Amino acid sequence: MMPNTATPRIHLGPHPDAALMRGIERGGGVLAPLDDAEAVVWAQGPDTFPAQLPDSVRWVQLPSAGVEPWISAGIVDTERTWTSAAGAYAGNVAEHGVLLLLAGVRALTEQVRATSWRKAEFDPQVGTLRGATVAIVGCGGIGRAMIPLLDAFGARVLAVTRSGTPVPGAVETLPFDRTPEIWSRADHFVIAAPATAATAHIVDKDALAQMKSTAWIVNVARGSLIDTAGLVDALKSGSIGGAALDVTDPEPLPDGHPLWTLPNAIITPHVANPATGLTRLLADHVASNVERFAAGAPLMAPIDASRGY
Ligand SMILES: NC(=O)c1ccc[n+]([C@@H]2O[C@H](COP(=O)([O-])OP(=O)(O)OC[C@H]3O[C@@H](n4cnc5c(N)ncnc54)[C@H](O)[C@@H]3O)[C@@H](O)[C@H]2O)c1
Repeated sequence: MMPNTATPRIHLGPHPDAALMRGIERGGGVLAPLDDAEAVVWAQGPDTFPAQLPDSVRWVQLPSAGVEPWISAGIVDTERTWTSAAGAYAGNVAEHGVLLLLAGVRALTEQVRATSWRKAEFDPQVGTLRGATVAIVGCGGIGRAMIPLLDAFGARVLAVTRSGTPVPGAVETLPFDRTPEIWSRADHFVIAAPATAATAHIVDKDALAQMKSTAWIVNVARGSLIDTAGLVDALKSGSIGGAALDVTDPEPLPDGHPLWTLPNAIITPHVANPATGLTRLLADHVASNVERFAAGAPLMAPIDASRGY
């Protein structure tokens, strides 16, 4: 990236936010109106985004890690650099992902709902992560943050990334086109890849059919990565152990949907990265990127609309 002014002029929209203002200042930037801005930090979804940006805007920072609505709305152009918040919320989401996996593997859901002492029934259902192989599909910021947590429980990580470049701490890293190999190899699965054309229904009926009958699937990415109808069938038949989903398709998951009542399904309503504290995490990401922008250095989490994230 070309060197920019030492004190970049940043438009923060659509509303002022104290944490983000401090993040911009920490990165060495100053707040500016849109028509005088070199960069935009946007803190809301695409619906309220300005229809036109002035030519002076050379970089836009979006607030979410998943940017598929921005790409499908045609907002991400090739005139300027766009960055997402990929990685910014990784610690939070990783913590939630491990919680969901443990809750599934240790058969927590039914036990905490029980209103009588059903030890003989529950005891044989309790599994362990110790010695298990957990495949992380899309082992980026979230997946990498999960590796030391899973390691602490004695689990091994089999990573899948787009390129297959080895992920530190994973026993093996496979490129995207070798994903089919993992379904029969791993004991459990964490889905943490972006929602793109390449990842839509990456967990389909075929994948589900190859999984072990004790396998749990955790989805902390986006609902579109799993074929929901196929998953419901697999959960009903017991061909897999269960699914713990922070994201669903459709989302919000409608009242009365089978996933709400299946005993081997756990649903959390997209809270892996809760609103509380979100702007503080985004502000750290913004501060680093403003500093990099001022120095003309490569920005973190650049979006490539052609690859879909
Ligand atoms: N549940 C939540 O609250 C929440 C919060 C943050 C992010 N997310 C979702 O999680 C996704 C990942 O977030 P992140 O911060 O880890 O992003 P990231 O960009 O750091 O990581 C994405 C990873 O996916 C891999 N990948 C890309 N295409 C792939 C493919 N076709 N097959 C396999 N792997 C592929 C990349 O190589 C990378 O390792 C986001 O896109 C977002 O949709 C959800």
